[in-house]
Amino acid sequence: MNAYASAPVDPESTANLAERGLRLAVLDADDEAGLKRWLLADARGFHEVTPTEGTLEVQVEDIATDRVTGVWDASQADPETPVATIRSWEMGLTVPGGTALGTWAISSVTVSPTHRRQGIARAMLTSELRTAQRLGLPIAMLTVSEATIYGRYGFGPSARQSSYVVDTQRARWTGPTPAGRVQFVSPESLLADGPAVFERTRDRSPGEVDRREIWWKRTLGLLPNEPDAHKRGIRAVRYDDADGAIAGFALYEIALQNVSHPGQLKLVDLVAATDDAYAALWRFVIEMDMVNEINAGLRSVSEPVAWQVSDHRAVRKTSERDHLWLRILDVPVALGARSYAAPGDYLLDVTDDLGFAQGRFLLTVAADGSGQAHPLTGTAPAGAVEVALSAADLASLYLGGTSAVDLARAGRITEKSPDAAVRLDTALHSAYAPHLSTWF
Ligand SMILES: CC(=O)SCCNC(=O)CCNC(=O)[C@H](O)C(C)(C)COP(=O)(O)OP(=O)(O)OC[C@H]1O[C@@H](n2cnc3c(N)ncnc32)[C@H](O)[C@@H]1OP(=O)(O)O
Repeated sequence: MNAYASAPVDPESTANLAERGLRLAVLDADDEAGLKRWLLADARGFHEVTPTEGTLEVQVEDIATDRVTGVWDASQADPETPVATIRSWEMGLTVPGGTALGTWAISSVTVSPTHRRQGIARAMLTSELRTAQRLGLPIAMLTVSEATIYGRYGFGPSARQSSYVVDTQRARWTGPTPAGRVQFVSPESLLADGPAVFERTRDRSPGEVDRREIWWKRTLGLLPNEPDAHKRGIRAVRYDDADGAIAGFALYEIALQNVSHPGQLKLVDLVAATDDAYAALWRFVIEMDMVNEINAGLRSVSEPVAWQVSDHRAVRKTSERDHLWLRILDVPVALGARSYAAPGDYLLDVTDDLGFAQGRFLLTVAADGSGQAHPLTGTAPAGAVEVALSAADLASLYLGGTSAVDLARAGRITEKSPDAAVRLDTALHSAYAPHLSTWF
């Protein structure tokens, strides 16, 4: 049994669900039949097509190292299939300053349509938060289907995602001319080379999380029983810098209209460890013949490419929305893990309906940008910046991409010292916009 799965099942939610004849349990990694039924329930919960046996086998292998939890109703015609699913594991989250902080990732939250709105999701989510706390993890995180579900559990939107359309007819390249070269490579080669390049981008990407092996295989079209790279028309290129070292890669698919040009290029992924690689790869796709439009999703809210073309309007942000939601469970550890942009004392009076982050915390930021936080029982030091806020809003501010001034103006943060929100923004600001390039 893996380390997460062997952590005890939360007694509070177990008792709560048992009162209604429901059983909360964690599946054993060796229970292949149980995991397959769990996966079928998960797919049904998300209204996905029923996975084939081959797909189930791949998925069982993927989730076997996770904590796979379900809720069973023995009174059902099919008592072996769970009526609710949830899955969790520890994953590195990059925080401002570049540390990859061990964080509790939660996914696959489904409740069968036959059992919805009876508090099952609440029981599962609160059990996950307590489990994460017991495992000593300071933050829980998820990517969400709807923005209405998780605020009540103290999660706040912390990194946003944007989609862009680039009009390549107007976007003449005016950015730097990189000294290295772009070349085609096989998707298989990126399975070997891509992860190390991605890791090199992490210190400039607060909000990024580890990419799982199955993510690479699926994105590269290398999973059995799913459309492969050739059927999907995936093209993979990599950028080698002037010294011949790989510094970035891009994946794209081109759809020609009426089997003729102009076509659309869907940018599936573009990962650049250096500004040089970023320029080279964007230039490569922008200058593609027979393409008049690039569609790029899951990108940062702030993309330098808009400053690398002759017509600023040729790079159009078509959407921006919440993507990564965080839930702070241990305020001192979470605040101590990231770096800050302004020294000083910051008193955060946090309210938390579920109790995890409740309290008054003093964050002291040193001249080098490192921070230390601890619960404060006495009075705040003279000159401290003081605010009162909810645990969810603290989570939204945590990665430095949400404006404390906006939250204060929205009536969500109470300023208890002069210009508190402006001063808090200055300290929390991240020079690199928080960004998560994947779903999990
Ligand atoms: C990280 C992820 O996996 S994101 C994916 C979330 N899952 C999905 O979208 C799949 C389809 N939906 C579902 O399976 C279910 O409807 C769930 C999981 C979203 C909710 O499950 P339920 O057991 O019905 O939720 P539960 O009864 O515990 O409700 C808890 C609260 O959330 C609210 N709520 C539940 N679903 C929604 C929703 N879709 N939108 C808004 N509020 C919701 C309830 O009204 C309730 O509010 P309250 O605390 O103020 O009373």
